[in-house]
Amino acid sequence: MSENVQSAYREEQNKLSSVLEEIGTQLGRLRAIPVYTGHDFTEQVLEAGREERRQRLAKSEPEPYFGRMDFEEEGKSSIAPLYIGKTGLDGRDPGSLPIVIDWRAPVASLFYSFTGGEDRVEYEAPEGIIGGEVHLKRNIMVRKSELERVVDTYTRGAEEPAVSDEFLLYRLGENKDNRLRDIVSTIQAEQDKIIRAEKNKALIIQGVAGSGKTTVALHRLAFLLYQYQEQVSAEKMIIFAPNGMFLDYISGVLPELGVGDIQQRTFTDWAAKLLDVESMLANPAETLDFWFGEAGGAAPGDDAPGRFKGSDLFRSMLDAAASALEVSGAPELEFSPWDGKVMPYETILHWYAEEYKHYSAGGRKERVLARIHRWIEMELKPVKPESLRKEYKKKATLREKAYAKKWPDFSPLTLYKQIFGAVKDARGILPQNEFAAIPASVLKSTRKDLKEGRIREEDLPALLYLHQLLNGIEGIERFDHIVIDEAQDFSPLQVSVLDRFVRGHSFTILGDLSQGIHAYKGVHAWEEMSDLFDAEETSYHALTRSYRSTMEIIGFANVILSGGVSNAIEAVPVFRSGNRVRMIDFGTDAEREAADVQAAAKAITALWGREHKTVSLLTRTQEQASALHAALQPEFPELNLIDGSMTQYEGGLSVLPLHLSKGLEFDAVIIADAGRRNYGDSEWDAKMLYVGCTRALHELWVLHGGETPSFLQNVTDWSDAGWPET
Ligand SMILES: Nc1ncnc2c1ncn2[C@@H]1O[C@H](COP(=O)(O)OP(=O)(O)OP(=O)(O)O)[C@@H](O)[C@H]1O
Repeated sequence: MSENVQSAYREEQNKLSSVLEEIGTQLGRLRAIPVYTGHDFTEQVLEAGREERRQRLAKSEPEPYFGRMDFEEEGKSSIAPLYIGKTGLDGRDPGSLPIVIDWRAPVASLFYSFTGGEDRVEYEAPEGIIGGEVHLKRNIMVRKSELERVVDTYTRGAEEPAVSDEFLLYRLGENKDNRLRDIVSTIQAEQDKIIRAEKNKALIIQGVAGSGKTTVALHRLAFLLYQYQEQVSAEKMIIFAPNGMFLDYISGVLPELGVGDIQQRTFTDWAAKLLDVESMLANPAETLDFWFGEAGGAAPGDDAPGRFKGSDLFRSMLDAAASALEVSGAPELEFSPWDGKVMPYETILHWYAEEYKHYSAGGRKERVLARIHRWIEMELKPVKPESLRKEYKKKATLREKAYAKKWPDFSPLTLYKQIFGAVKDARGILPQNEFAAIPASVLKSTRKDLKEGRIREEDLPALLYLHQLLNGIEGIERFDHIVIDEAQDFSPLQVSVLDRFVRGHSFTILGDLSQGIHAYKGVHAWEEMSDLFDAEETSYHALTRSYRSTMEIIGFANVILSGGVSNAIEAVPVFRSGNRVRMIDFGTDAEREAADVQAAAKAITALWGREHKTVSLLTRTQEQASALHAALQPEFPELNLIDGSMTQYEGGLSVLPLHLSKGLEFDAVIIADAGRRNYGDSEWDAKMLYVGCTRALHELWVLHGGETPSFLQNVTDWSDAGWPET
């Protein structure tokens, strides 16, 4: 250890002792106050505040901060050492400077955005832009209240260059368990920009595999809650993610950041519940089996049901259908509650089309019928004698009911069924010519589904859209912010539906087009989404650096992209080197099925149980995963089989179809068979293998029976062929 390093270490040791002492004192004081359990409201609020501080202090004790930045603010003569932690620690006296600054505070942005140099720097504070000079940037690792590492990444005037990535590489080199983690100590400048971006915009983030999209989105939520605490609340934020297992995998990050109560759902769950159609929903696995069940199937086109039903063209058809229904809403009838008393059609139409025109069609119907009801009651009042009034009332009740039935029900499902011809448009009001462009196959399969009382995931956005058009969303609480993860699998219609449910277009939409393996329903270009917003309502960010995998793995994955996917953005790896990728041909003989299992077993033996905590075997289909699981389990009883219905991710050793691995990561990945029986040369096949390969942090082994698709034939810069020598 050099003298400088030693003295820095000593200095930080002393600082840590004093901070820990302060935490101990503050905690001791708070714990000495008896917990209030009475009914006085003010006392209850005070107690809640104390409890929150107790928890915060206890949480920060093992790791009170992770960084220090010495900043000389313009106009001030002193240099302030600012300590930055996951939570702030206030000084004991009111008005004193914070001892530790929350990572989300404006000044902490300097810690992330500063990458060296003697130039003036600035950050945006509520009181305006604040400028100054950085004198020191230091990473400090404290674990279990012990100082473990001190690394200076910048010292003003120092001759030696900074070692800016050392800390990051140290973190990236660690093995992963079954949970995504927070990255507060190593957030990179380009990620910080996204985290701190303004709230009322639809942020669209294209990030290569492993660029930290999911992680960044979760940190952004924590930031928004801190920065806009008066305007947003956690319960009114929602994360949409692809499946329950993925939600489980990411569920640890927010509590680590001190954030709770944010809703985490799949779009399907959320929409089906809102529409109350859960019981009609077909098992989503049917769709997955259809697209992924057949190995090497053809890539989907724009007439795939999901693509079509999420398109702008379909949206215009829905608009036309809803507006035809709305226009013809009031039945062309006068209403007569009893003989001799009439409410003319023209009056009813005037109410419906003019007076209530600002309400949705469903809302107007409700109001018109309520008004008619009130009118009947008024007209009944002067009727004498009593027996005649009773007779009129009875008649009026029956006629009122019959009249209400003449109105359309404005149910999105009924209209949807009419569009697809699954029920008759009895009044003949729908513009049938508008629907001529529905692809024949979509028309046929959807009509059959609807006739049999079944809807699919891909129908939900359209049904929700119709619901909004016909009934509005008054009374449904709007979100303060929506995160859409794996957004390349969302359709434009889904996003425009969600836009009505959020205040100020406040979205974080993140994804990677190169991982668009659900291309049968997702977008093919981000413009499909950004075009939904006015230019000033949206902003686009690209993340190209990949933090997950070693250079060798990223190099290998980039070959797949450049050979197999047009216009793909290649990932830039961080400088973390590991083993070369292994390409292992297990032959194409008649015993191939057996060889496949043997090869997988050999690869697992080589990788599992060593330093790796998570190892996964990725297959093309669910069926293959089940078959391999059955064959391998006697030898590896700890092997987990993962399927789409799971809501928990266990980690460890697993076998799963490649499409379910999306969003997850593993220390080591074994592609079970990348041979031609599973993958052709199509872009879709390349994307699938790209997703699979980029799940690996440290080791990637690609098994294949015989020849591979063409985009895997040029990988020798990054891989070795055959089994490693033992
Ligand atoms: N700044 C960082 N410091 C440390 N680790 C990071 C950083 N950014 C990302 N990572 C790590 O990189 C990995 C990938 O992150 P994440 O899963 O959020 O990426 P992603 O872009 O959503 O990936 P994908 O699209 O491939 O699923 C995680 O292990 C995460 O902890």
